[in-house]
Amino acid sequence: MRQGGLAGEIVGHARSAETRAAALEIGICDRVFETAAEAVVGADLVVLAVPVGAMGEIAAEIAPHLAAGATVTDVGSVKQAVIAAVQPHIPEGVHFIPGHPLAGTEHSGPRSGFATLFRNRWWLLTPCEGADPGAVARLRSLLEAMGANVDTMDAPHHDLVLAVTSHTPHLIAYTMVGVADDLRRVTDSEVIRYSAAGFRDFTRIAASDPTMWRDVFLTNKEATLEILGRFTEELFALQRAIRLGDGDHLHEYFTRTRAIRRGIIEAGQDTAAPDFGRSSETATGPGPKAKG
Ligand SMILES: NC(=O)c1ccc[n+]([C@@H]2O[C@H](COP(=O)([O-])OP(=O)(O)OC[C@H]3O[C@@H](n4cnc5c(N)ncnc54)[C@H](O)[C@@H]3O)[C@@H](O)[C@H]2O)c1
Ligand SMILES: O=C(O)C(=O)C[C@]1(C(=O)O)C=C[C@@H](O)C=C1
Repeated sequence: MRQGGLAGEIVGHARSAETRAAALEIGICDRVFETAAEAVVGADLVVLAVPVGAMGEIAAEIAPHLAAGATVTDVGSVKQAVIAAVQPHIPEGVHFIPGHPLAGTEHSGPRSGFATLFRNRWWLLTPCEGADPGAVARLRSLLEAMGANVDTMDAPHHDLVLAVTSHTPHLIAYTMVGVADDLRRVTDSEVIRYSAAGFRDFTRIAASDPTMWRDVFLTNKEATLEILGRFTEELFALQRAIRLGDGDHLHEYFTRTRAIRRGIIEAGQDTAAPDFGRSSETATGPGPKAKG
């Protein structure tokens, strides 16, 4: 937003003085406040960027201070739980449009952000029934001006899709790295030092913020358990094939998964942005002047 000159003024809040100072020092905020309540005064757009489990608390704190006509959005990785926690606090005349950028790294804090983070990445919006189309279009324009591809879908669908594409894979990475670490202790071998590229990618993912991911699994419980159940069944089938020496089963399975990857590349979709096969409305209207 800063680089594109998309906001008149960007105002921030963080709990620690160190984080607030960093935001000012690197120039992503014009002003910072000790409380979220002070930070939202007079803002056209408020962006909630805390762990999913903290969204309700922040919404309750800022609610009495929101300007009439303001838009509140969030960047939480889970949508149904955020809506349930935030929506009840949103005053009449303020627009709440939940969102989720499918972009990030294993790093946290203001110094981990970079201007191209959202370029050519999906940013999913899950507007609630009755959401103001003008407010949705304004937010969409802003996100597109930041380089994101915007799509809309309902929150339950979002949570199921993300359980497949992001949440369960993170849990698998956490588990695999944990297993390797246990093994290292047991055998005193060099599992980590000699790890191959695939495993190194797992260790990057497994270095992600523990609070953020604790909240993701606690709040997207049903979808994650559903996908984990299916995953476990497939894993048992492969485990059985290995035990029985059933090479045909293994070969067929790996052929199928390779075709999926090749199909993605041929369709030109080898970006971090999965195509959910959903159409979306056209962007209209000017982007809002943002604070938040
Ligand atoms: N990191 C990613 O890859 C990524 C990608 C997309 C969406 N998200 C979502 O974005 C949100 C923020 O994640 P991030 O990666 O920017 O994390 P971050 O750690 O960089 O920022 C989160 C901030 O929230 C603060 N915070 C934590 N608990 C709080 C509380 N109870 N009250 C007030 N402030 C609190 C932290 O101190 C920190 O300053 C999360 O909901 C996450 O699910 C993250
Ligand atoms: O590359 C990474 O570090 C990420 O995992 C980013 C990633 C994901 O793609 O799963 C993680 C969580 C989010 O909600 C969105 C993006």
